[in-house]
Amino acid sequence: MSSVGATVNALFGRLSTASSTPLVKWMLQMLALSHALAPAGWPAAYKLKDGDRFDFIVVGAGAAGAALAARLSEQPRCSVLLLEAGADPPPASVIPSMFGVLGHTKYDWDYLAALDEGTGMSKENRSIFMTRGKMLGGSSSLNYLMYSRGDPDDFDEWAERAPGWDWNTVLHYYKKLEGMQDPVVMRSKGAFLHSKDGPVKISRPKQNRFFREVNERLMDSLEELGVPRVLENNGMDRLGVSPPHYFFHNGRRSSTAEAYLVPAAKRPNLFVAKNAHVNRVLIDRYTNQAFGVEVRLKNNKNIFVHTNKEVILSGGAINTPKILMLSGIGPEFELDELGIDAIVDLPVGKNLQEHAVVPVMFAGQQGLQSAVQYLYTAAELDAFPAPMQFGLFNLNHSMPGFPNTSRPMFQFFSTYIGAGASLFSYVGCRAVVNFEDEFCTSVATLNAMKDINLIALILLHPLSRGEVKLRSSNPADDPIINLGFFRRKEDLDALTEAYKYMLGLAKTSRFRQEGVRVPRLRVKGCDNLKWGSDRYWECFVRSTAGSMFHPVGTCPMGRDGVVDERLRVHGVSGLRVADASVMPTITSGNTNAPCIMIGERAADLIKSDHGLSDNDNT
Ligand SMILES: Cc1cc2nc3c(=O)[nH]c(=O)nc-3n(C[C@H](O)[C@H](O)[C@H](O)COP(=O)(O)OP(=O)(O)OC[C@H]3O[C@@H](n4cnc5c(N)ncnc54)[C@H](O)[C@@H]3O)c2cc1C
Repeated sequence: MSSVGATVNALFGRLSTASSTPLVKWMLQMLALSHALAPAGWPAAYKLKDGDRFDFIVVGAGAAGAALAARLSEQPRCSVLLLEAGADPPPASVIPSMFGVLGHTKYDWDYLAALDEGTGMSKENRSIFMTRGKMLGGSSSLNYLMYSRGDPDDFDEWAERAPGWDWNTVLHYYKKLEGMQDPVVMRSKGAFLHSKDGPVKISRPKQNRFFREVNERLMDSLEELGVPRVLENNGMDRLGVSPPHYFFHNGRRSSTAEAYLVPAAKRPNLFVAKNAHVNRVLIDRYTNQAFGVEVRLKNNKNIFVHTNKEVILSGGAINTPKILMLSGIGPEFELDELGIDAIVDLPVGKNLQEHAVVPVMFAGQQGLQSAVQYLYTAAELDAFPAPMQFGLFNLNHSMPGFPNTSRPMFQFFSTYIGAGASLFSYVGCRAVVNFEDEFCTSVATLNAMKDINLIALILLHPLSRGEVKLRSSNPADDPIINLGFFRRKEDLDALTEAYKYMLGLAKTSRFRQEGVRVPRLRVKGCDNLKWGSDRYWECFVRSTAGSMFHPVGTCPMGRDGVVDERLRVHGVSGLRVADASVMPTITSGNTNAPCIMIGERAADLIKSDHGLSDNDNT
């Protein structure tokens, strides 16, 4: 960080601990803004030349890739090239409250994902926005900031297919990455699960009185429903509800660009090339050895860059399989059809997993007094700009078809939108989650006079699988993505069951006292069914299910997968994958922290394999 940034940071930290008088609060807002606008100290752009040669080439400076490249470059004996298709994050990425504005801009790959017939009827063109960050930090620079590491059982399940990814091993990396700034957590009995010293700063900022009251009211109601309060969802007792922890601190987003690349910016052996789009990996057809990459520069010129040791793909769960397939690694018959010579026949792009999310809505009090929320929201530049609760729960451990484990089966985010916010709810409904006009109009009409309690309900462990395929052999074409929601009926049954459970909130005492009810919305494909019947809610779930922006698993670890447990692509030497695509199964929560953890562990595996480790325990 620049010295201006560092000074502002120190001042900000001191003020944050001061009492929250209106003047101090106002000063904090102004500092947040100036802080975000101050020179960030992003690494300078390296001017890439045809024929350049490096020890390691990392493709994609995202959640995993930025962490990986920075850690590799700690070893001064090796040169590391980090290739990123985007450039520096804008101030709107740095300011926490502006997380929602970067979708559909040049900072987003702006993909669309398809759904099968019979699902997604309330989505415009039955498709789903698949936002992906395109800048230093990747999706960690535009995501919704929620910090969630997953359940220990998730990783023990990974380890059955990929030894060395069990909970005890990955916990080491979670602690290595984590800079937990919440003193309550660090004083709790679960403090041993955390670290305050890692580069990724995590906090749970104090909320204003209005947000606190909303939180308390909703958490009381959830408790009455049977979802207990817990201290945090990354601690010892994870099942329950709590205010979330966030990837920000002192008014700045803690993306991996901020946490890893800024501190490494001046290293002479780290070269960061921006606006550098990797088309394919160069592989020797006789030896199956990866020896470099083809890169398209901003001026549309293609050049070749070479490696002495390895290429590591960290382009994320959509773009990494695309690059592999363009390089001749993927399902042979699909590559044949596109005229690409297959080098290795692997199930690249299959096994796509995503968290399906459905909106559970309650219409609350009438009255414009809640307009006060917007005054507060406008002032929360340096924080999450809405009241928010984060929850994990199970209905029972043995839902038909699902493995019997104690890990959470469902997640939810619960928030509150005050009456009179029709414009905001309509625009969000259309532009962020791609609902069609009729559905959004019914939400906006409701919101004109009524408060809305909105619960985003998520199925954590789908059995269904989607896929990523090439549209053509042209690297400039978007891939074809199908999320495959509800291909397995068990997923639909489980999410519908959870939906009906959540509707029970309307019967809790606080909701009843305030006359909260379940509203009728215009839901395409379901209006012919009896409103409120089981068949209606099942249809509602099929029609409204969207994406949490958590695609994973398209190049999974495992013998029958795409990479081995050291992340090496089967059948090719000098080529690894390190990002969301290597997850064999999706984790119990948001996926940013697991991706950073993958980047951290990948760095140790690679250092160890090349004799570059200081302490080798990999
Ligand atoms: C809108 C949104 C909200 C989200 N909210 C949350 C949240 O609240 N909490 C949470 O934990 N997770 C959240 N996530 C998910 C989380 O951010 C991702 O799972 C995670 O960041 C993925 O990490 P990755 O390293 O696999 O890929 P990414 O972080 O997406 O990084 C991939 C990088 O590779 C670059 N790249 C891709 N292709 C090429 C190419 N051909 N050449 C060069 N560079 C390339 C990209 O530009 C990008 O920088 C959200 C995601 C989105 C999009």
